[in-house]
Amino acid sequence: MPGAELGPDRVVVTGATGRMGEELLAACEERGHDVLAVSESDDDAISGADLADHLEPGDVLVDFTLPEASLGYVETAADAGVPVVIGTTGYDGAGEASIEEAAEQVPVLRASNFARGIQALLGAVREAVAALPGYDVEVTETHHNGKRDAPSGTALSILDGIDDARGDELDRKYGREGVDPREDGEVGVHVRRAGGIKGEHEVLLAGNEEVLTLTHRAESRGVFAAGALDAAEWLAGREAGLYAFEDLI
Ligand SMILES: NC(=O)C1=CN([C@@H]2O[C@H](COP(=O)(O)OP(=O)(O)OC[C@H]3O[C@@H](n4cnc5c(N)ncnc54)[C@H](O)[C@@H]3O)[C@@H](O)[C@H]2O)C=CC1
Ligand SMILES: O=C(O)C1=N[C@H](C(=O)O)C[C@H](O)C1
Repeated sequence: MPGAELGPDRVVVTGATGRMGEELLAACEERGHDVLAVSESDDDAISGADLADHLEPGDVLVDFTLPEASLGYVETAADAGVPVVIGTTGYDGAGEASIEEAAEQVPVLRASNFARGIQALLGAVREAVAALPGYDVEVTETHHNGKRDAPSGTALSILDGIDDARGDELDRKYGREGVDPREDGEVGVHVRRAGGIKGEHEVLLAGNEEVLTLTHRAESRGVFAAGALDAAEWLAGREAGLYAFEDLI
């Protein structure tokens, strides 16, 4: 756990009754962190409306909610001088701008995916794309049937990395139907929602009579919670600014 000795006095968990909120609470208990749970659906937690009255120096807020809730929590934390770890995905442009504004006040660390394996995948994809110019690229993400946003934040991070490695922007083609052959400059983006799948991401590169497939599969949400808490422990005490998960791994 990088920075554990400098870690927060308390972890503020928003969306505490959510899939990730519950994982974060369990991980905080395992690591011995004091916790403040924030939820609108748990009488044992505080409501977001009361958050400003409860934040204290030494807190770090960890947010895995939904954009419409997240931005309020982030603003409240920033106004209170509390660092923020953001795992929530699915923001629009205005939401992205709000996060950047908060990072002018406090340290903000944001990642679409806190699994360390995804950070390795992102690096491998960049290397593969650079090594295989002209190969067709397809990105597929698969998640549980309750996921609202599509494509996943992780898939968007992968796509941004592909563009960066190529030095140009591919046209993101979300599925195909009817007479619809592949055109130059496209990257296929495919989204699947089924069962309780925790998160799978596949990048396929095809050309020159060969296919390279790079895949990551999260087998538990605990992997995301562990990475987010590593980030919270690392972020405590840092200067204001916008940080990324790769800054600490
Ligand atoms: N960065 C990462 O490593 C990961 C990111 N995520 C992202 O985290 C977010 C949450 O995912 P899940 O925990 O599966 O969702 P969830 O639906 O299980 O939990 C969302 C939580 O937010 C709360 N919430 C939603 N709208 C609210 C509102 N308007 N006001 C107050 N609270 C509100 C809900 O009560 C719930 O506790 C999603 O954006 C997902 O993509 C999920 C897993 C890993
Ligand atoms: O909603 C989820 O579950 C996940 N969302 C994140 C994303 O949108 O990339 C990360 C992870 O894949 C799980």
